[in-house]
Amino acid sequence: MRGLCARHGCRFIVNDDVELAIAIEADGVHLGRGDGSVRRARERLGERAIIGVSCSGSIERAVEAQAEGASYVAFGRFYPSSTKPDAPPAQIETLRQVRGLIGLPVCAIGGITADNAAPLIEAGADMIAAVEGIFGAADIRAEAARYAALFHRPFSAVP
Ligand SMILES: Cc1ncc(COP(=O)(O)OP(=O)(O)O)c(N)n1
Ligand SMILES: Cc1nc(C(=O)O)sc1CCOP(=O)(O)O
Repeated sequence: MRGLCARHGCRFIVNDDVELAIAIEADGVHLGRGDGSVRRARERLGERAIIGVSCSGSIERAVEAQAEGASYVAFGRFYPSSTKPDAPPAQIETLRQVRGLIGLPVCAIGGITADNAAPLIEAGADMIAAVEGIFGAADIRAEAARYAALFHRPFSAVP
């Protein structure tokens, strides 16, 4: 996977596992609540690594994650998700509020399709994470391009 991503100019982020990310020289790691300390991950991975942090609907968690060395924060779920049906709901207004409080890129996740993503981007999401909306499509490449076209400004999660 790492080689495939590198050949196509994609960042490769490992979910949950800092030591695995180090072992395979991934570009970074994504951490949820039970996945260990963000500060410790930054210490282990170094200053250039991308560290994403799930914040559910908590602005406080995002502020804390930024202080501990996160590269981006993620909020969700914004719409019902068949991939993660038990994910607690987050509010679109939270995206607006967090913009004034932190300087990190913000990712939105949960039930997001190319047809319902626009209000989230308008509210301040810099990135959209999607599973079903892309991999459930008949033409995955075309669907990914529809998401990409929703963004009219460049962004980077690289510190
Ligand atoms: C943006 C984003 N969100 C969540 C994940 C990982 O999903 P999961 O491990 O199920 O969720 P959390 O434990 O992080 O809440 C991801 N890779 N990217
Ligand atoms: C992995 C994950 N985390 C979520 C959260 O709300 O934190 S929702 C989710 C599933 C995302 O898949 P889909 O795009 O199919 O809904």
